[in-house]
Amino acid sequence: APQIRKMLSSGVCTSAVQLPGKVVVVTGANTGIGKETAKELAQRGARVYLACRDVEKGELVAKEIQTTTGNQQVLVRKLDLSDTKSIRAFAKGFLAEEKHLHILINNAGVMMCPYSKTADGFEMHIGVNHLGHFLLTHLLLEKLKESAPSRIVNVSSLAHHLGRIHFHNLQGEKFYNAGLAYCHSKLANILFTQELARRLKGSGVTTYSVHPGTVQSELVRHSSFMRWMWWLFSFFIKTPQQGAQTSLHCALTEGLEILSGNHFSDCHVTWVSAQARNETIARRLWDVSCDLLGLPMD
Ligand SMILES: NC(=O)C1=CN([C@@H]2O[C@H](COP(=O)(O)OP(=O)(O)OC[C@H]3O[C@@H](n4cnc5c(N)ncnc54)[C@H](OP(=O)(O)O)[C@@H]3O)[C@@H](O)[C@H]2O)C=CC1
Ligand SMILES: CC1=C(/C=C/C(C)=C/C=C/C(C)=C/C=O)C(C)(C)CCC1
Repeated sequence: APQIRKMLSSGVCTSAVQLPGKVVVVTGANTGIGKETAKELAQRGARVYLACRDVEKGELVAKEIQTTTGNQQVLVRKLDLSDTKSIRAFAKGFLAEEKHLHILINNAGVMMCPYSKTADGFEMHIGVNHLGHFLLTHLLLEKLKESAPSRIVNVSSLAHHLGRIHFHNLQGEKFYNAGLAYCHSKLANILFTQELARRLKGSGVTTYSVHPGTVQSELVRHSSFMRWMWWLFSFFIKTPQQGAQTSLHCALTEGLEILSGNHFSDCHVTWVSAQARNETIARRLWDVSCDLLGLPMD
């Protein structure tokens, strides 16, 4: 089993880049892939903000990272991506206390939750996974530009292959399937990354989307079938530390700027679905997202 797991979990971030003086935000950093990503960035000397909806869980993890890495600059701030007020409050606080932002890792995510809505009435998957991160990125973009060279990593999924952007049913009100809702939101992550890359050309800010692999984590919490699958095959799927490698590769590896907008898996550029390469859909999703969030369509 360890050999098979090793085979299935290829892709290791080999960058030796150190991060003293650099500032990083990781969303959903209190567990799973986000926690391991934050730990490695702290190990390399960055000041790391754990942006978590549960501050108590975040504080426990911050202590653990401080102890294991010896880096005391690991800070927890409240961020609930299912509430635009919380996102705005996080951004306001961050912009007031930090002069720079060098790396933003949009990692948090929900999968297969029963039909529910965010505080602002968005369907939960599209609301948290796409719109929440879309708003957060917009609010932090000037800071990222001022701190260039800087990077944005959007954690998407192989599951985007099953995704479609149904503009007439973006909030799942006409029909809803929890599995597909997740896939749609992960497709939105890739479309956002590509459109963002086009708009940021020449700014010194680059962006990448990532499939972390199939990873042992709490993501399957809403589906007993998925929990059972993950348990049954637990010897073969990636550990969270292995799952963090592609996010780390995109955040750290030197010379990656030329690949801005690309999708990565196992630390390599990988192909995406035809939908995910459609510039018209990407532009329309951008405009619709701005409209829903009350952002100017620039
Ligand atoms: N695990 C896998 O096999 C795969 C994972 N991914 C992606 O990787 C990313 C990380 O997932 P993973 O580590 O596996 O899953 P986990 O469930 O272990 O971690 C998800 C994180 O997101 C946070 N989160 C959920 N909802 C919100 C919210 N409303 N506001 C703020 N934070 C929130 C969770 O916080 P809390 O603990 O409070 O719930 C948690 O910290 C996700 O984007 C996922 O889609 C992609 C492909 C495969
Ligand atoms: C079929 C199969 C597997 C593959 C599961 C996959 C490919 C899951 C993908 C999940 C994603 C992409 C989730 C989040 O985004 C396992 C569990 C390895 C074990 C062997 C049987």
